[in-house]
Amino acid sequence: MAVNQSQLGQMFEQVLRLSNVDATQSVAILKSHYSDARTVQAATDAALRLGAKVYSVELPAFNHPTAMGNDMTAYCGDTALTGNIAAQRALEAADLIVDTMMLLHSPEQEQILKTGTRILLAVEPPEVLARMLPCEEDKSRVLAAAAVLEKARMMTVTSQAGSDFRAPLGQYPTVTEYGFADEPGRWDHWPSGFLFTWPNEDQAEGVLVLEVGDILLPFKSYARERITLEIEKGFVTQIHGGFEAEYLRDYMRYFNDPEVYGISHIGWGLQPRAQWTAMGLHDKNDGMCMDARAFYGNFLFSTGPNTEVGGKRKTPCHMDIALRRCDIKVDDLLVVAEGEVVAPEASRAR
Ligand SMILES: O=c1ccc(O)c[nH]1
Ligand SMILES: [Fe+2]
Repeated sequence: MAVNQSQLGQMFEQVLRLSNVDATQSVAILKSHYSDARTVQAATDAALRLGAKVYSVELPAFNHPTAMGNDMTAYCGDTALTGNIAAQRALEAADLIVDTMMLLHSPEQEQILKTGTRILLAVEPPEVLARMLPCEEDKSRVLAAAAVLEKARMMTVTSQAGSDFRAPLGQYPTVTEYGFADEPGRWDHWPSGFLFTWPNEDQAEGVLVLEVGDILLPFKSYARERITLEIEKGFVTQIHGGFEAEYLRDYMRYFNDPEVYGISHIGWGLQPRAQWTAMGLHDKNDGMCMDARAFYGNFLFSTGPNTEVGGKRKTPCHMDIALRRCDIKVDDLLVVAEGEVVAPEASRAR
């Protein structure tokens, strides 16, 4: 199926309105040659219809010679903006940036946000954007869960498959993603609908078992056999299993950087319109597969960089791994039971 340009424009108008775009605002459309032209046009037209002053910043694409695949989340840190001070100043001048080229996990993104500029990332295919069009209810559900997570001192994750993981919390903030950038200095991602934080440095411990069907990004693969990760002092120390484990080990070893094994953001999915099955219906180059990150009741954990919250790991290798059917506890509150969101009540989809 395909979204027509008029529908896409109307959706952007709704999301930019939720992002507080109006005639008092300036909106920068950040793009590169690989941006989706339909998205760039729809964002531009919608911002103009809302009365904003609109401009584009086009950056020549950046490729790191060791990066593999086309998923922009695979290789983090350096981007087309790195070192381009003039372009960064032009972007910092905006009230809102619609990012259609991907600054995520870059130090420059944090520098821009610190000036009060808002950033909305939109790089998924228009049809995925349409299926997960953000609404106020997404925000209220995610914020209800964040109210619990930001006070927590411990996250524990267990599962029938054998996961038994503990992450002391408190050193790092809670991050929410609900699909629109409505507060000064806020970054958000359309589509999304989940929340996360980071374990205290060097303190995550235990075992995470990827069961058949769990998702590995940026591989965009469903695990077809179990992979067992042993975690000690915040780092993955062993990766056990068959072919899938060997593939993961080989991929991470390729970066020749011990920091790739650090545990990065950890949290859970709250988007009922995201589907575990969706990745199987898309080509690997269609987008970054936000369905996998956001599907309702997942446990999403990641490895690698944590610079975006002032952490010391600026490693380029970033794995996002989504597990089904876990029990997730935040301090003593069970928030997800075998992959079903159970608390807080206000975070549950109607
Ligand atoms: O929305 C996102 C996308 C990727 C990621 O690593 C975090 N959040
Ligand atoms: Fe991630």
